[in-house]
Amino acid sequence: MVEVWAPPSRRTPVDAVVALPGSKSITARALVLAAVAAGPSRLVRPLRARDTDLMAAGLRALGVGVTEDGDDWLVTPGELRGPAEVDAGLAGTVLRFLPPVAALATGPVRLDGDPRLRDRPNSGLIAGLRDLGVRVDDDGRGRAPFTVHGTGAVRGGPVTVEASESSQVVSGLLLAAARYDEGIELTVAGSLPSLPHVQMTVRTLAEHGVQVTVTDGGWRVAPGSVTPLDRVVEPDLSNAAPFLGAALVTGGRVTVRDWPTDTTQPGAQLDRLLTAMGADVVRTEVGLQVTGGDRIAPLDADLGEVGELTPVLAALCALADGPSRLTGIAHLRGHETDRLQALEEVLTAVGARVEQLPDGLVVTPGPRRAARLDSYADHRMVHAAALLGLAIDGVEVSDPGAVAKTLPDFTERWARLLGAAA
Ligand SMILES: O=C(O)C1=C[C@@H](OP(=O)(O)O)[C@@H](O)[C@H](O)C1
Ligand SMILES: C=C(OP(=O)(O)O)C(=O)O
Repeated sequence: MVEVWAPPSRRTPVDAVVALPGSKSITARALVLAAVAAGPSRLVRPLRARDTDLMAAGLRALGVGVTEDGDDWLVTPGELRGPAEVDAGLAGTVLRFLPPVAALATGPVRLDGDPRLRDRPNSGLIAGLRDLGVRVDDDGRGRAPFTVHGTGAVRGGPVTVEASESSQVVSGLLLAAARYDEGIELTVAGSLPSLPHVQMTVRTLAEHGVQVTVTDGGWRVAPGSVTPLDRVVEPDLSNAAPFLGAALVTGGRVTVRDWPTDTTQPGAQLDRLLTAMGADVVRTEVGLQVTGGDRIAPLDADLGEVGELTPVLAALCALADGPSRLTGIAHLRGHETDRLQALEEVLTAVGARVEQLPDGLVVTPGPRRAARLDSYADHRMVHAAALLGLAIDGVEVSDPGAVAKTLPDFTERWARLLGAAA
């Protein structure tokens, strides 16, 4: 991958049909549940990217068999064991989903990852594990590296968790809980972002035969065995966002193939959000078709449920014909980078005016100008830069290889979208 990428600019309408690889979030859950199931499972069309490869490697380190069969993954549960080292890279899913599994292993499991991973918050997860009877050694700040001292069994039971910094705390505990002696009765203290992702967790558990019920303050998972399952992974709808956004920026038409009709992916809300920005959105026999008009309308939206869509939507806001207000996303400061800060820097560099709110951004478009942007090691900041580059000549982005996190061939796919050579 080049060190600096100059995304192509384009004034004429795109007209393309795009097929995308599997969902990162569904692949992660499917791997974890298959790993703690009562027999082997098959994943068809799993996402193969850095985050999901790290999840597979982490599970292997704990004694689980994850092997390739063509493009499928075969997952064969084994006795979970330490000592082990897990490299979470920059993956929140690995960082928050594997410690509750590691608690079931016999021996210590140490988690660490990229330098930025060490800034990502886990206090709620670590406190929750401790309340469930698990010993965890950390630096006292809830940051990686930390070590989970598995003893082969976890008591489980009632627990109240603070998850305002990441819904993955809740998902991680729910995913492993059927294997805890008492299951779990999880109460959420305070706010919870990314609710669709927790609903995805609940649905994936139910698909594996786990009994999950909604309670007044959270969820209860009954103790019991996890049924193995062969599953086809849906396309990643959050990674569809930049491609669909290209329809708005160029006044063109983009269809994403195989758009699921019933999904818990937050990307399903692109339908509503892009419509609010002036696009015409319809389902066709092929998938979801988005057609842009001659302007992009500003957006006033609470993105708390769909935080991972923010970089792409904020880039569209910088190209809209009025000021936008995006709220409910304070937790983005703990994502791959502080996304509110990164978006302020990037959008300001290309000419917008940006005000950071405690929980969001106000983006006011301004005279556009060329700029060299940083990726901040964040895949979705590269997606945002690609959209800005469509409309603004002279946009460049350094370290575009950050896209490897969830869509390693993003720049080639982008070139194909535009009908250009990579
Ligand atoms: O559970 C998941 O698969 C995810 C949950 C969300 O995390 P946060 O709640 O930390 O935003 C989301 O942003 C992330 O990309 C994936
Ligand atoms: C926030 C994200 O990732 P992670 O799973 O690492 O939290 C993301 O993909 O936008």
